[in-house]
Amino acid sequence: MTTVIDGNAVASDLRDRLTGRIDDLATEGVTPTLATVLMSDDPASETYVSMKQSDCEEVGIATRDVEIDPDAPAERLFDTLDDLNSDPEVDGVLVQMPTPDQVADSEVIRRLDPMKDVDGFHPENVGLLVRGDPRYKPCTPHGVQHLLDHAGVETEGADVVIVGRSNIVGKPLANMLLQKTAGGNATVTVCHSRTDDLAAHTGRADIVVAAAGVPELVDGSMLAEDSVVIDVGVNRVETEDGSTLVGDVAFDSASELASAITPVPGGVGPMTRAMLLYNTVKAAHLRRDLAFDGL
Ligand SMILES: Nc1nc(=O)c2c([nH]1)NC[C@@H]1CN(c3ccc(C(=O)N[C@@H](CCC(=O)O)C(=O)O)cc3)C=[N+]21
Repeated sequence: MTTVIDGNAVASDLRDRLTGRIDDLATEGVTPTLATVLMSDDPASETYVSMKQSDCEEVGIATRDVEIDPDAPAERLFDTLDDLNSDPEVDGVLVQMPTPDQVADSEVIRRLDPMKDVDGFHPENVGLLVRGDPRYKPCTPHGVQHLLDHAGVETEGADVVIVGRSNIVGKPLANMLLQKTAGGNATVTVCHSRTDDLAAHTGRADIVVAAAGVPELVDGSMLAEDSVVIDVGVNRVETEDGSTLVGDVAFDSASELASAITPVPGGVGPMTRAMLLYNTVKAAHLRRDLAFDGL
């Protein structure tokens, strides 16, 4: 039997527990606040930002909604970040990626106050994570780790193959799964577009995480029986009547072999958004020297 891991349900459970922590903060007169910064007119980016805003509203996180003309000079965005950095009420800042060509992502990330970097992309936060002392775990890898834990999948000693080496998923997730902590202690292989024989790697993995951004790259023929398959892909693919969301895993063939698998949509995506809320609540604690031991 294949278990389909319900990311919406796990995310909803996480939001409920976060609401409790936010209520506790309210008794101290604190309302966690997230600023979203959108410098794009891409409809998908607009949709994602509005989903993040409504998630915040649901759990009681206040929001600032900043929109910048995508044709504006990079300085406009940097000035905005300086303002948000120095605003004592703002706990977290999310700059929706990708930013326009005239804005270098790496400069954006470094401009942000690391204490407000709820994406966990700032070099200081990346360094802390790699050192095994994470401040803000990046939202998607954190969501993957939480889903594995929730599904009762043991990572200790497991052979994990990650397909994809991005700074937002593959690289941080590999580091997290390596750590000498719960949810870690795995043997991690990171594959990518130049890997010689991808199927040879995925085919001997206990856990496969597909995060390459290639629709249906991983199918059943590339998997070992009873492996756990986590699909991080969110590829919008055009169809005859509009468009549809497709993962990096061919779900039907993969689910014939997998013991557990995440769907797209309804798998990792909702968890990514829930972890943004988690990091914002954590930021509200850390910035006030309040203890936050997780949920
Ligand atoms: N600074 C920054 N931080 C991000 O975390 C970030 C970003 N930029 N840029 C774009 C990517 C993409 N991303 C997603 C989050 C949730 C879903 C999600 O909730 N997906 C739903 C479906 C949504 C739909 O129907 O379109 C699901 O999979 O069930 C998808 C994609 C966050 N990103």
